[in-house]
Amino acid sequence: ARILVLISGSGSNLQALIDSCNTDALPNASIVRVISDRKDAYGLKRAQENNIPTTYHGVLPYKKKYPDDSAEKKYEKARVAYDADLAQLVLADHPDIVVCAGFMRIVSPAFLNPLHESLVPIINLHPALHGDLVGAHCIKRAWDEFQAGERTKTGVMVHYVIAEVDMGVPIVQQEVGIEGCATLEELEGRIHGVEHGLIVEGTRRVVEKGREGKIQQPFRA
Ligand SMILES: N[C@@H]1O[C@H](COP(=O)(O)O)[C@@H](O)[C@H]1O
Repeated sequence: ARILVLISGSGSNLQALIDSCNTDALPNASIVRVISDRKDAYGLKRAQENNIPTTYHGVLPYKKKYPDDSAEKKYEKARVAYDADLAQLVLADHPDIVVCAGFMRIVSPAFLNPLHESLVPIINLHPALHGDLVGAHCIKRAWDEFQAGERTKTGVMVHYVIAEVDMGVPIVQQEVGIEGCATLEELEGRIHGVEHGLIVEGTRRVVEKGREGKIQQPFRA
């Protein structure tokens, strides 16, 4: 299977995928490209060290494209144009699956529709359970609620990506207890440990579904 990975940061989950390719955890699979929206993403170095082609697809040139529009219009036009080009970049590699591994952009239908129409599944890793904590800073928010005595556990999920942030169908999830963590850093370490296993398992399940010709829309809960 041809895997394309989108990243924004250090890439420890990308590394888990790199290390699992062609093992029993992820048989007959290779990463065909890593694309980052950040030039300084350490994940790009990890890919280059493993001879995986990389692409930096930055948003700045798009923001400069619409000088006469209001800030709001400029933002929306730049986002749609960025996403439409990202979709073409991705499809040019004919991936069997697209994996968002710490890709911190909220993608729009301009990106999702071309992939959905081509039946290329796109999945995302999220450090919370489905429908629990949505959006950014979920580990910190779970930690704050734990300290306020409002929760004892959180989790990790791999889910299909749709326009509604973190709401696509979960592929695999795992609960993570918070008790016993003395600091936020300890909880982050526990979550990242679970993530590295789940990103590989989630990718394997969808690749297998693809091999059985079972990829179909809608990718919605
Ligand atoms: N969306 C979140 O961003 C982090 C990326 O970590 P890394 O894979 O870049 O190390 C992960 O915790 C992921 O859940």
